[in-house]
Amino acid sequence: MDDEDAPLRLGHITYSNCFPVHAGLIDRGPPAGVRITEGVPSYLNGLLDRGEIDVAPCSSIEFARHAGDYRVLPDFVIGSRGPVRSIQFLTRRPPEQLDGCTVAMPTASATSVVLLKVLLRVRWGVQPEFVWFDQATEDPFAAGAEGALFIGDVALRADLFPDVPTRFDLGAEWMAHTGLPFAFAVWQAGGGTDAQLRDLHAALLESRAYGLANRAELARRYAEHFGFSAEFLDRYWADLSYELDEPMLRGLNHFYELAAQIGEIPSQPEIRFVDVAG
Ligand SMILES: C=C(O[C@@H]1C=C(C(=O)O)C=C[C@H]1O)C(=O)O
Repeated sequence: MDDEDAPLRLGHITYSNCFPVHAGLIDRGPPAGVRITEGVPSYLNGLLDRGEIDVAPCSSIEFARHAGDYRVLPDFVIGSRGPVRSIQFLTRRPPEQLDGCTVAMPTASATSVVLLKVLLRVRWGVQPEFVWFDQATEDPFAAGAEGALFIGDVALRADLFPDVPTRFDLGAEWMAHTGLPFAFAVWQAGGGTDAQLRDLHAALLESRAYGLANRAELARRYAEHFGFSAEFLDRYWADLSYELDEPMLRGLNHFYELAAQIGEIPSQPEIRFVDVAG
């Protein structure tokens, strides 16, 4: 993998939330020496774990599970500073009454699953039973769950189980509970040479700037691809956060602290970064 001529294998999340950072790479094509593989977050998490890709916007909780092997690429995040809209917890009863009930978790996710477990325990004081479901094909409520989590573009659908009365935006709940932003995904490197990662970092800065400068136009051109209106997509992208700044890092560290407290990760990891200064 440290072979000078081997391409850098970059993961891309198929959800619309990832597009603004990768906008330039997708819209104009990746730079020479970068090969893109796409999928849902848990698929990319698995590819990075198995060394089948070198770097990707993986679930932020994954870093804590591989802190000895991965490094975080500075500057980039898929995050929220309050409502995120695309991470929705739907429940048939008030969350404080979910003790011992079945809550279904989407196999596509890793971070939001832990975020919901944290909130259920520390904000709502309950310990449900958890089951997995495929949010692309399965109806967790028909299967008997009292609550279910949805992520990504599936969670943005206007017709998402309208008969389930109570729903929580987990970005908003996290902010209400901690006063902090939330980092759902960070770009994590498990492979690639230092030079490749430095070049990728520069390319991503440009790609994100292109996405920001052309947001409304890109929303028009990609609306049909994602299955939303241009106005909706533009607003959604405008409201998400793509900068891994100090408050976002405080939110991430606090999330790791709480995840460790409820036993989802062995301990709060120290975040190690790729050195992009050279
Ligand atoms: C904001 C989102 O964040 C996502 C949630 C992830 C997770 O729960 O593991 C991983 C990557 C992000 O795409 C979303 O999917 O809507």
